[in-house]
Amino acid sequence: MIETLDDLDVEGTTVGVRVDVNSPIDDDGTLADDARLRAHVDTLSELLDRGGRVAVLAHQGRPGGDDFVSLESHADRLSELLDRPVGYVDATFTAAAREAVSGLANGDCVVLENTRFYSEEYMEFDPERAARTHLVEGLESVLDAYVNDAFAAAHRSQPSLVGLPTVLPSYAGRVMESELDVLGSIEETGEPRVYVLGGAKVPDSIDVAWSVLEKGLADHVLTAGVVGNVFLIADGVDLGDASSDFIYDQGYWDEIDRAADLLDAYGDRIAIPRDVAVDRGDDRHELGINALPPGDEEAAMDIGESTLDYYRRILADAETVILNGPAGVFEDERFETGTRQLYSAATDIPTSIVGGGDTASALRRLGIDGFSHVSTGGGAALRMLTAESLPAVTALENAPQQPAADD
Ligand SMILES: Nc1ncnc2c1ncn2[C@@H]1O[C@H](COP(=O)(O)OP(=O)(O)O)[C@@H](O)[C@H]1O
Ligand SMILES: O=C(OP(=O)(O)O)[C@H](O)COP(=O)(O)O
Repeated sequence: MIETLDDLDVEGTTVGVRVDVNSPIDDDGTLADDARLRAHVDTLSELLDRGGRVAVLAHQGRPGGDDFVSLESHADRLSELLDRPVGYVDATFTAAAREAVSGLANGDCVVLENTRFYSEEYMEFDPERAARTHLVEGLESVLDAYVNDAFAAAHRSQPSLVGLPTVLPSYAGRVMESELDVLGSIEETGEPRVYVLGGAKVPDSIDVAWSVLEKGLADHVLTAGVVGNVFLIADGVDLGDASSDFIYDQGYWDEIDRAADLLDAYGDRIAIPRDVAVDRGDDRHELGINALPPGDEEAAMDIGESTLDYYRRILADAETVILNGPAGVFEDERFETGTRQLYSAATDIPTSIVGGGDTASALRRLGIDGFSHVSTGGGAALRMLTAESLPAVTALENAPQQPAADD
């Protein structure tokens, strides 16, 4: 049983709040998109309004990446979003960090430095071992409680996600709570249930497809994007050199065999594209499967109108739709049609659940809204949609309880 903010006696309590604000970063190293910060405003405001003393913990990027930067600009933006001063300290668990946390008064907030600046935070541990890392041992003495609101990172077994809840009374924040409510009860959503798998993370999508078909969760799986292209090749379609080379270069060639196995096992429930859109003479050009392969340089960048008609007919009967991954290269406006039309059709379905970082950014860019739930997580949401447990959620379930006031 996971406790929530409703169970936390907040006033005067120093709370370490793990959020996921891992965001696109501009060339000057500052925050380029505040969507993930906005998601946590309710949790942070509630804790501060209720008299909590809040130390924010988060990662940004991965070591070696251009987006592996300090959280200083995140703190500045958070201050604007929360409409109150938010401190920042360029340390996570050292004496300077502990001093900043110990100095908080009721209603104060400080952002600690990018947790991944410390090597242990980019490793995966079991919770007991994670509890003995420098980050956890450093912060444990200055925190009274831990709140995890970082659903998008909940599939990582890292110290700030599984170590802190092993040693502190722990609670789910409002983002975590709502994600678990929606994504944890997939089996209870209405049927027919349709999964739409697009985008470019082919191995993950094939894992999801296997799992939901095997468990009987999916009445139909509709494929699009690079995932759809892999299924077309698996079905014996010659997609041409450009798309084949792309799939090979991504290291996804073996996925074609897995897709073929899936078609053998569950072909009656898997829909594959009936046409594709290619870049011909700088224009979008749609080709039916019978007109393939395209020219040598012409990659399949989107699904075409005939596929959209076919998929819309399947969606028309659906009670629940779960979507991950754009249907095409939506960043190029010639190839945004598939994503725009498919996702728009999904908003008419009684329960519509969307997950994925690029998917969320496609929806913002195309101005499509009206879904029942847009998950803040990509990998984490996918893992939950196959009804698997997430390490950070398990750690919350096993966390020690807050001592009663008269203990
Ligand atoms: N046919 C295609 N060919 C190449 N890339 C594609 C195609 N369709 C979609 N994509 C790309 O897939 C990317 C997003 O996929 P992915 O990372 O799996 O989504 P998410 O982050 O939502 O899980 C986008 O950058 C998009 O351009
Ligand atoms: O952005 C994230 O995940 P996502 O790309 O699956 O949405 C999380 O912040 C996890 O980051 P990570 O994949 O570097 O551990």
